[in-house]
Amino acid sequence: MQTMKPHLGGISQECRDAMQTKINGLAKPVGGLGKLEAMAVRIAGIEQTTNLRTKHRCCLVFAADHGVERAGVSATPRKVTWQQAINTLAGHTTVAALAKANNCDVKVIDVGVDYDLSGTGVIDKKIVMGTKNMVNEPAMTRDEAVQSIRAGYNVAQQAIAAGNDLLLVGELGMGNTTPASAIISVILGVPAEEVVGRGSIISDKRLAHKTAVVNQAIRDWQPDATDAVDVLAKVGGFEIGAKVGAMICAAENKTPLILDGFISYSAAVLAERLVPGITDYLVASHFSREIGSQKALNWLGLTPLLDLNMAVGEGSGAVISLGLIDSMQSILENMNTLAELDIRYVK
Ligand SMILES: O=C(O)c1ccc[n+]([C@@H]2O[C@H](COP(=O)([O-])O)[C@@H](O)[C@H]2O)c1
Ligand SMILES: Cc1cc2nc[nH]c2cc1C
Repeated sequence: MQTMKPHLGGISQECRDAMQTKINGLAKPVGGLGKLEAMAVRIAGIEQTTNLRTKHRCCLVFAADHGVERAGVSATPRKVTWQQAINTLAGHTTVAALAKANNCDVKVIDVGVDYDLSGTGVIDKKIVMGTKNMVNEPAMTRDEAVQSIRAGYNVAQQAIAAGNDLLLVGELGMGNTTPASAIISVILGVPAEEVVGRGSIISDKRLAHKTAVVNQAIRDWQPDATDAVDVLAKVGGFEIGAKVGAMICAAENKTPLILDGFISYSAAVLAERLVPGITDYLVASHFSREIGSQKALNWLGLTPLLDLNMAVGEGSGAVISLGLIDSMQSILENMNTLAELDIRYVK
């Protein structure tokens, strides 16, 4: 990453139009494939071709711990972050199981896990052993925030250099729906009450406490909504910063990046603030169950392919959407055209 303000070449409107024409010419009712058509058009615009490249794909699972988890905002113990990092590489987590079913490579990257993962196969980009507790102090320094973005950028660059056509982003980070909600609250300028949800399932009492924690951190550290790095540093997380970096690298390389759930939305919101227009290079896979999801997606202008009422994270929803991408690829490669069958519509 040369600069935090990369110049993106832009989406090809010509390829978008050509893809829509190609789809309209297939032997099926015009527009009949609905969101699948919109997805293929989107990827064509990003990749600048009507021969979509989708075969080689890699899910980057960024893992980090959160100081704010110590404030009692999550139902899940912190150790799950490192345990599931290892279990993902062993093939036994949600994302790992789904990746097997969907022919997707998975990498786990430690950008701030509170555990020594050396020798486990997890890629070591550790910044520190987790963020600070935003109840007491900003989550990280500005320098650490930049480091996390650079780490994600560098890992994405390697994945693209290795020949991947599509990048997917997931995360492991117990407590991370708290920083994700805080980021979305600050950048969108909406009250915390509208975007703080139940994460990995918490009681009404804990939800009220979590909302108060987000409100307090925003009040105390005054993140500057016009400065994505400031927001990331004060109320963010390392895996969220790493996702931002991966998004920048993917966009620079005209590689579609498939978002997962709520934590991905928060990273996309930061990326859009940092690099206006970058959302054009992102594909929304599924609609997360977190209550702030609709607001974040509206702000980004994204419509997810799927709504499965999921809230796992890890990249799980992104990987499931590969089945739809493969389905569309098969349609494009195998179907007859209206011209071949000499079919003419009479409206
Ligand atoms: O992807 C989502 O939309 C999503 C929604 C709720 C929870 N999660 C996952 O659950 C963990 C965070 O939940 P919590 O309650 O600890 O903030 C973290 O590891 C996420 O990957 C993920
Ligand atoms: C086991 C477990 C795995 C997870 N992965 C993402 N969040 C999680 C929460 C739990 C509890």
